[in-house]
Amino acid sequence: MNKGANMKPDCHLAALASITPNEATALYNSEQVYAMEQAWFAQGHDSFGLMQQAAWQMAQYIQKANEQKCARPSASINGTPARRHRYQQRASIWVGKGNNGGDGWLIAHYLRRMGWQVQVVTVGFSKDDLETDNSIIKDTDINSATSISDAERAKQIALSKGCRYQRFEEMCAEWNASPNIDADADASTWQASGCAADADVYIDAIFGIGLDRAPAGIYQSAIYRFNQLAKCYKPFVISVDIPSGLVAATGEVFAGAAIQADMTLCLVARKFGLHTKDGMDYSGQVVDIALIPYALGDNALKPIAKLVTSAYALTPRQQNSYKGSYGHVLIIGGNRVDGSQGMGGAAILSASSAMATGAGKITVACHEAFHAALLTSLPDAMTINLHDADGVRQLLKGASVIAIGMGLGRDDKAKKLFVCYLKAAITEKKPIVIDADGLYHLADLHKEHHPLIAALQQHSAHHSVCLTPHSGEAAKLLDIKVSQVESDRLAAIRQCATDYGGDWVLKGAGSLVLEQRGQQAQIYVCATGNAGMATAGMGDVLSGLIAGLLAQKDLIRESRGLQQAVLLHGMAGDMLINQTNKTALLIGQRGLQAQDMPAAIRHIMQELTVSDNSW
Ligand SMILES: NC(=O)C1=CN([C@@H]2O[C@H](COP(=O)(O)OP(=O)(O)OC[C@H]3O[C@@H](n4cnc5c(N)ncnc54)[C@H](OP(=O)(O)O)[C@@H]3O)[C@@H](O)[C@H]2O)[C@@H](O)CC1
Ligand SMILES: Nc1ncnc2c1ncn2[C@@H]1O[C@H](COP(=O)(O)OP(=O)(O)O)[C@@H](O)[C@H]1O
Repeated sequence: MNKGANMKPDCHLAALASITPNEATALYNSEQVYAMEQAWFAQGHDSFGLMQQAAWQMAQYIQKANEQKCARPSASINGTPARRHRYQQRASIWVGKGNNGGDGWLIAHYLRRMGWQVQVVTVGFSKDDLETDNSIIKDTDINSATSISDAERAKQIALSKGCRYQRFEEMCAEWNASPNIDADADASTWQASGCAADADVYIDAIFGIGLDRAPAGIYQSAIYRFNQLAKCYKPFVISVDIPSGLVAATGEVFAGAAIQADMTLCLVARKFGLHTKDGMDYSGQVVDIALIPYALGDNALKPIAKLVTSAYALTPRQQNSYKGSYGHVLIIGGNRVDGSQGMGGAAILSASSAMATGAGKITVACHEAFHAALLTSLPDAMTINLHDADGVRQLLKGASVIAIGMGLGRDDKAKKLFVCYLKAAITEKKPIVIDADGLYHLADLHKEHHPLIAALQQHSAHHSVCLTPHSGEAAKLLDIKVSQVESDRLAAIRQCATDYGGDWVLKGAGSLVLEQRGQQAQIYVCATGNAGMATAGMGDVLSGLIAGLLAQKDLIRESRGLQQAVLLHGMAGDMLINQTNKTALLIGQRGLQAQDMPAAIRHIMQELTVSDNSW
């Protein structure tokens, strides 16, 4: 798993190097891509011409990528060890029956013309399907035949030129292997048979954006076998348009049945699903094959999301400033229910992270039992008893931003505190960050039709309100199952914003961020962050980071936004695992702890600070 992981380290480096943000990449779903193609055809362009153009560009790219790999004997592309250059480059191209398969047939045809040894593996084709159609072949201008589909035409071109193929179904029989899936089956019998073969490049053209259900039967089997063989032979694995099995609109893979690519050659427009959820593990490096000018003119489709890879520059501080210039963050959390150990660490991590962003002052309203621990690890923070409602409300009046919920507890007493402090924050017109147990209480209030929900919505129209659920918390907020959130995270984050108002993060691999802009909501996919961050306390760090940035009014508005906070959080996590990181902070994915993050956040903040002061 995770061969390419969307080229995380490079992405991180790019982010650091580019302190003026690159234009965010627009992301689309399948329907939008089909609409772009239709608009193009409506202008008189030919659909088969587009397929030929796509396949020709891909064949050239594949040739170039493989040559580069062979030119660096000890190097690797996306972690795949390089292989020595052979006298004849070999490709195994797996094709399905749709247009994605059509692309595959034409790539086979073009690679053969470039001198490659090509083996096509067909999936779902009957023997009759693979008969050459003489009526078509007789037509010397095969491109002008109009009664057949583009995919059929592509297949006939490849077959008529003598392209070798094997039916996957027959391969299964030949290898005495069941087409039904045994995920643990040893691939050595397949390997030993020498049929589907050792090749320098494996190309996946089984399904493209037309996948509309979980692959089953022979299709599921082919996907598993493809991955197994790729594991044996270690070819460079390239997916055409999108890894087969990955859903373009959601980034979901059904039951692990998707091709694990080292590289995806993305056609027409960037697909949303390549960059979030399972897409992170299956797509590898994503390369755009530009085909049509989809983003030009008045008819440009609004992307469903934008991919954020680089951060805004942070302005240096003015010399003539003091701690009050950089805001006061009030963290409310870290409770201890009688008889339990409590969750003081959540508030401490959050405070420590807010401080690492450069916030001027931090006060933590937590259970008194944690004050000593807090001051030991963070002597720069101030403390107040979480249960001193009058004291906290008084303090809240002077705070620049409040972050509430981290380790607050879920009992009735905690809920009363939440209601009390949220009300006060709204009355005092404060920016608010709500996380963890705060979200749990918010969900309850929503169910009860509590007036605080409407008040929060109104408040969010004029003041920053950031809500930061993971999928479990989002499910509770929407009163649906976690699996429903997971199957369409985009829909879930939109629904959260509709029901509660405010700006949202839906945390996880390829975190989604929704920022309200007047009547419009903009959704971002965050390209930073890694699986090392899947440890307790990372969310607390994020809430502190968001609050810390919001508090610092000297920073430009864009660099204090939620999308930037999520980006910096991921950048800090990536820096800690990046093998090229030359600082003393390098840790690695396993064992990365939330408490490691503040040092990395400080480092990132410094890297992003533009300064023309030189000694
Ligand atoms: N001219 C153009 O527009 C260009 C298009 N281009 C290329 O076309 C690709 C999109 O092509 P596409 O629409 O034919 O979809 P694709 O994914 O190849 O096949 C889907 C077919 O498979 C089937 N099916 C679906 N799910 C299934 C399942 N789970 N299990 C089994 N079967 C399943 C379903 O058929 P059904 O069985 O439902 O009848 C459906 O018909 C795109 O990704 C790009 O590569 C480029 O060449 C640029 C120019
Ligand atoms: N696989 C991953 N890839 C990228 N980011 C991740 C991954 N796993 C976790 N994270 C990030 O780490 C943080 C975890 O937050 P959360 O689950 O709320 O932790 P906690 O509640 O323990 O503080 C989120 O910001 C999330 O996006």
